[in-house]
Amino acid sequence: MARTELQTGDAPCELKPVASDPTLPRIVDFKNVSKVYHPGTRNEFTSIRDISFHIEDTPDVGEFIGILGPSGCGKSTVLRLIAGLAPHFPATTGEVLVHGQPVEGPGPDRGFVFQDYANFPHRTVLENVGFGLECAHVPDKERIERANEWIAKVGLDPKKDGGKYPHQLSGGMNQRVAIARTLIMHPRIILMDEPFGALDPGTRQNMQDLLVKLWRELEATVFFVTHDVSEAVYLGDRVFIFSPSPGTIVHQLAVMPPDRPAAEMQVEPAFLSSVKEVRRLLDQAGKPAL
Ligand SMILES: Nc1ncnc2c1ncn2[C@@H]1O[C@H](COP(=O)(O)OP(=O)(O)OP(=O)(O)O)[C@@H](O)[C@H]1O
Repeated sequence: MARTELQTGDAPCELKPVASDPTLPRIVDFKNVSKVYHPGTRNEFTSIRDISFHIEDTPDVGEFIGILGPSGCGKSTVLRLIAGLAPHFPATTGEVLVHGQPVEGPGPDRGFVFQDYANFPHRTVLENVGFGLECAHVPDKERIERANEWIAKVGLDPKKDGGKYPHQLSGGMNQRVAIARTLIMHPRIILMDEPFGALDPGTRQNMQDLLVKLWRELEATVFFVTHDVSEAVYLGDRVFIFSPSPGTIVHQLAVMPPDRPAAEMQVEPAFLSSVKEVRRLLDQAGKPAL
């Protein structure tokens, strides 16, 4: 991995290289992972190359990892390898471990939130949110109670919104449903692939605040792919910066945790200075070596 060169701007810059604690168990561990599509054919394509990183399983607090990089560098590939979702899964070479065990496919310990919501169109909000519990054969009364609780947790009204269908909801409301549908199952690892990419800036900041609140409550480890540098710096404890394809991680940075509302913190000089620095490192990562 390239050396992390940090520069300070006008205001104090709050970026640090990531420190690791070897005594803690690892919740996610990538060991020299590469993914090659159509190997041995003229369409052979290496999407990620030799990626190694690990995230510690910190007691009572999950880490939030923001992932930045140019289009097509393999960000989704990394998420889907953790989730065990084909065709990105399995890796061509290397090892992907979750809780110290090789990933063998999808599992309830890992929840995925996509950009396009992926709510079931013919199910109501209540039925969408309760879907995982239904699959787990949770009795009706408990399922409805827990689904209503999660509808409220994501800022929707169980009475007013519970009976609506996805086509009757705005983009932000649909993404709230998708988040509730995933988090109701209490996954230890939450994988989010540009979940707020289609939302307007105001809705996006509200969703960022909501996510921080739910993440703190669930104490889960979150991997969050975004093209928005401010979003990654605001939400992340740690930010990964990828090189262009074939993707590698060129920087891992520790950033300030989100301890104030998005609209407040994202205009502060120290925050803006960190964003400027991450943008510089991202631009630098995208340039070919001299
Ligand atoms: N099934 C596949 N067969 C061949 N190539 C693939 C396949 N799936 C993905 N790729 C390629 O792998 C590369 C990495 O894809 P990936 O979706 O992980 O990138 P990304 O960084 O998430 O991109 P974006 O930011 O545009 O969403 C891309 O060039 C993509 O075209």
